[in-house]
Amino acid sequence: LTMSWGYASHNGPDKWADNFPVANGPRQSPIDIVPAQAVYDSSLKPLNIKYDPSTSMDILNNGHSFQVTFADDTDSSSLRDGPISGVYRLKQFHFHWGASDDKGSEHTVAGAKFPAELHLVHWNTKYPSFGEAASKPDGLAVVGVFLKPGDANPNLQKVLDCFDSIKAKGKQTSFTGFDPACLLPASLNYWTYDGSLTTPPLLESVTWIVCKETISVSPEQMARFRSLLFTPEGEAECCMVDNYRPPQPLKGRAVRASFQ
Ligand SMILES: NS(=O)(=O)c1ccc(C(=O)NCc2cccc(O)c2)cc1
Ligand SMILES: [Zn+2]
Repeated sequence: LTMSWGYASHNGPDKWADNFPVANGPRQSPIDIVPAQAVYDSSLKPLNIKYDPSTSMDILNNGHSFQVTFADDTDSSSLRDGPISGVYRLKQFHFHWGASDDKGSEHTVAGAKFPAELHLVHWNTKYPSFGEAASKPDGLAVVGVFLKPGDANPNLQKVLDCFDSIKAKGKQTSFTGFDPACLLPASLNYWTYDGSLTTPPLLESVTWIVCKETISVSPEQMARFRSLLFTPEGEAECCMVDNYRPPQPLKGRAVRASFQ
């Protein structure tokens, strides 16, 4: 059986290059974003995000994170403008988080870590499918949002409320009528750079769009994230925490800012 990648010492980020040599490639993600070194680019457009709640379908524990999956057979939930050209359709969103509030995000900001990070994953409709787009340098666009400890987030709570049905790896339940735009911060100022998937297969196909503004999460809500399991029913329970890849070398890439 080929090794299944994970986040433990025996199969975690330091071991991924064994089976996925692109792990040491020129445009890997995440990175440490250093605001003072980001270049303001006045040609960057505002993000144009239009999501249709009727496209949300289900929520799944895939053993690495949990994800909410969207119907992507039409453009009704899509991303335009910003640093990208054309139309990118929303496929899914998921999170990465830590065992404690001092870690959990994938991107960092001048070395600062957040307790969690949201990823909204979109694929370029110039390609026939997500799978096709995922192998192209302009195939994917992921919007990242940092979660900052504070007041409970009522929009996030709708997602956390169904965790009892997806506690173990492989569990899935329907999740309809959810508008992920409610998880976005008020300001859509962003940093952008060319990167990769942050989990195997680590494909270098992602235009990263990381929001400067955070959304809030309460300590009780963070505890709910940490109640999920990496393991399937019937196996010794292993809490789903620290499912983040640390920052990777910038290797000369420019990070642009949509704001001054
Ligand atoms: N953390 S991330 O947003 O960079 C991320 C987003 C999506 C995926 C993903 O979809 N992985 C499965 C996959 C990858 C390539 C082709 C496929 O058909 C499926 C992985 C990481
Ligand atoms: Zn992610």
